[in-house]
Amino acid sequence: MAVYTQVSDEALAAFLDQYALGRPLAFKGIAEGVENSNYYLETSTGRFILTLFEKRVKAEDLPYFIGLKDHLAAKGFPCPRPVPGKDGQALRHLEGRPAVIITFLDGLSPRRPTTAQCRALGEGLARMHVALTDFPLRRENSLGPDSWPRLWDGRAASADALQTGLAGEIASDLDDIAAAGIPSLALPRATIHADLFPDNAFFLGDAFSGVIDFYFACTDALAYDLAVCLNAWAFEDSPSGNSDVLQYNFSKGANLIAGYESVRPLEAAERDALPVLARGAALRFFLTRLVDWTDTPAGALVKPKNPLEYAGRLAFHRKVTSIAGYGG
Ligand SMILES: Nc1ncnc2c1ncn2[C@@H]1O[C@H](COP(=O)(O)OP(=O)(O)OP(=O)(O)O)[C@@H](O)[C@H]1O
Ligand SMILES: N[C@@H](CCO)C(=O)O
Repeated sequence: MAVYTQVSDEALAAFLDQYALGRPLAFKGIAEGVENSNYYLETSTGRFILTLFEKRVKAEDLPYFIGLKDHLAAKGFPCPRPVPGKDGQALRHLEGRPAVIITFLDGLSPRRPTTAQCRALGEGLARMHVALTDFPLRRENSLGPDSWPRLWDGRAASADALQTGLAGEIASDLDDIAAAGIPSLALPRATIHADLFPDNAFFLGDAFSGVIDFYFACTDALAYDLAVCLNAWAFEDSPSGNSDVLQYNFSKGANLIAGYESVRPLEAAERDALPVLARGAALRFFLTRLVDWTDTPAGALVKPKNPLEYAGRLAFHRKVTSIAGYGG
């Protein structure tokens, strides 16, 4: 569970004294999530989330993440809003960690997204991109194509241990993707979420109600964000994560792309690049999962996610030659 840092009653009381949020009524650790410690906080003035940032989030990036949420919220895009203390500052420290209080967002994360939710997610993603086109801050994608060979270095044996012959396939993916030169493609680049999985999107029924968890957000190709979403929303895993039975749901993918294009039509270069971007996005999540899979000690609090789910997606992407293969 994702409560790495415990908050004592005294520390919480002293922390809340710095805000004008009224009396605390409830304070509970949240089990979901793997990166940071999150608590549900209810006070006499409303409901909030208290996040303590753990080791993978760099302190120098926090003003970027806070500014991004402020920018989106000011444009009316549904996302949590950072709550300032009495001194006007949203970013503070608690129990030795950087910490922030954000507003609570209503809605549920879909466990198995419907086709209608995929369409609504596509529209929401494009609305978010449009709202962020004039966001002035920049952040490099620390998990972009340049990082993938480094993540792979020394992991071939772990890949083959998961599935015989997988290491050779991943090495070919890396070569093909390097040859395509994603960073040099002439694609519109601005601020992207970069991790918009179903657990980071909220819905009320089939209506999109907002986005959380912007801690991988960065400046990169807008179409790469769509490629991440195709991977995360349009494939259907078997309960065991067995890549042999992974399916691309064409109808979900087609609706996701159509929803996106109903708000922001893709340029020709983005349509052409979608297969390599989707393959690259699958490789990124395969690699970070492989690193976590091999480096997480047995008995750790957090259960690492299965890299084979993304090996299955890579097998699909290798055969796709145009956006039509995704229903676009
Ligand atoms: N603003 C919010 N409103 C409502 N619930 C929230 C909010 N922020 C976070 N949560 C809840 O807390 C959980 C964990 O949050 P989050 O996904 O940000 O954690 P994380 O450890 O940083 O992320 P991850 O492991 O997904 O990278 C979410 O699944 C959600 O249930
Ligand atoms: N969304 C990532 C995990 C952390 O953001 C994954 O499923 O691998």
